[in-house]
Amino acid sequence: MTTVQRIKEVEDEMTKTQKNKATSYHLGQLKAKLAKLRRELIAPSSGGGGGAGVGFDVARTGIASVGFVGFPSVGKSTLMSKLTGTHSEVSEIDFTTLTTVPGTVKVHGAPIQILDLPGIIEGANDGRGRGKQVIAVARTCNLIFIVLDVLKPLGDKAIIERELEGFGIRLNKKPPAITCRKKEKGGINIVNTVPLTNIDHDEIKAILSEYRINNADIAIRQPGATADDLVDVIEGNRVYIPALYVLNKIDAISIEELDLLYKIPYSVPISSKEWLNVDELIESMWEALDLVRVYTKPRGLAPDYSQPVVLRRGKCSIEDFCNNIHKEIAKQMKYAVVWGASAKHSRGQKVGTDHILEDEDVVHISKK
Ligand SMILES: Nc1nc2c(ncn2[C@@H]2O[C@H](COP(=O)(O)OP(=O)(O)OP(=O)(O)O)[C@@H](O)[C@H]2O)c(=O)[nH]1
Ligand SMILES: [K+]
Ligand SMILES: [Mg+2]
Repeated sequence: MTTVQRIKEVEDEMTKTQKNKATSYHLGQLKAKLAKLRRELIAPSSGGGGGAGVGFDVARTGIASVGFVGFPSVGKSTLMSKLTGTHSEVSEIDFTTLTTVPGTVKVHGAPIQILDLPGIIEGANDGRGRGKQVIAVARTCNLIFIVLDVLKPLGDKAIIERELEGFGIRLNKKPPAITCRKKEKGGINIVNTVPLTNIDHDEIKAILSEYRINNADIAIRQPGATADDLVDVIEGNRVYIPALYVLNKIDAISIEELDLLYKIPYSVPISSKEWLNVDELIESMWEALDLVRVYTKPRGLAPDYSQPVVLRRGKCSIEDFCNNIHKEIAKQMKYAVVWGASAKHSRGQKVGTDHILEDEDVVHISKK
């Protein structure tokens, strides 16, 4: 039996099994089994390869990258070409784009790399079409645009989500607040600081046993934690990426239909062909990327607002700021003065290299 057939078998078994106290253990086992089978599918050893193929992995430029994922002919290349000014072939024929096509768009002074990708189809991560390579590129992006054609069934959204999830990508989600600390002995010890509403001890034990973990401290701080969350923590190779649903081709629908589309979370309805509502999409993209712009202020001069140093959230200390300008600056720095949201007071705060900056802060570096 192939891995895909075994996955199907486990999934069928899960659908047949009603969730209740008596079946918890069995369901836990099935969920862990499923995750292990999916891992086989992602791993390069399964044939077909899990990494990005030749021509799919492009040089990364800019401060962050946005990957376009969607079914064929939803308008990915139309959007990317117009957004970046880079040519990417457009046609009404499916699978026009055959490889990654990179372009750049500047938003609020920050160069953002846009990756137009080939269309994917259902079953992509089982190796159908170029889906695996496409999703492998998406896994490395800072933001994913899931592009949908509003004239096609909305069920396509769930299909794309499933394909990405099957590849270990978690969309618009934080890593679960669960820890699993393995020990030499002492058995399984479960501590929860929140009530366990979606998982019980039987399910936890079944999952751990499936992974041959016999001694461990499990701490659950995640409200509503599920068996899948625990499996994700144990598997460990998950990536948590923000996503926006780009609902394209709204030029072809009525206002009433458009109102319904606005109810979908994380979505932005646009028309790439007629260039409708693209400003909102760019603003949503900027917010989702969560970048930090920092302006430099030379001694005695006004801050330079024309060229911000753009940093990523989580990597935006004074040290990161210095390294972004020049390797040596952090070493030469005596202290820095910061104005803006991260500063304690408006007249400027004297700080050291580990101070964390906020978007639109102004910084002066005083050298030794
Ligand atoms: N009505 C309408 N048609 C659009 C829009 N955007 C793209 N199209 C049309 O949709 C078709 C497919 O566009 P592409 O940009 O090639 O789509 P794609 O998603 O890149 O397709 P693949 O590369 O084959 O996956 C073309 O005929 C476009 O002119 C839009 O906003 N409105
Ligand atoms: K096309
Ligand atoms: Mg295309």
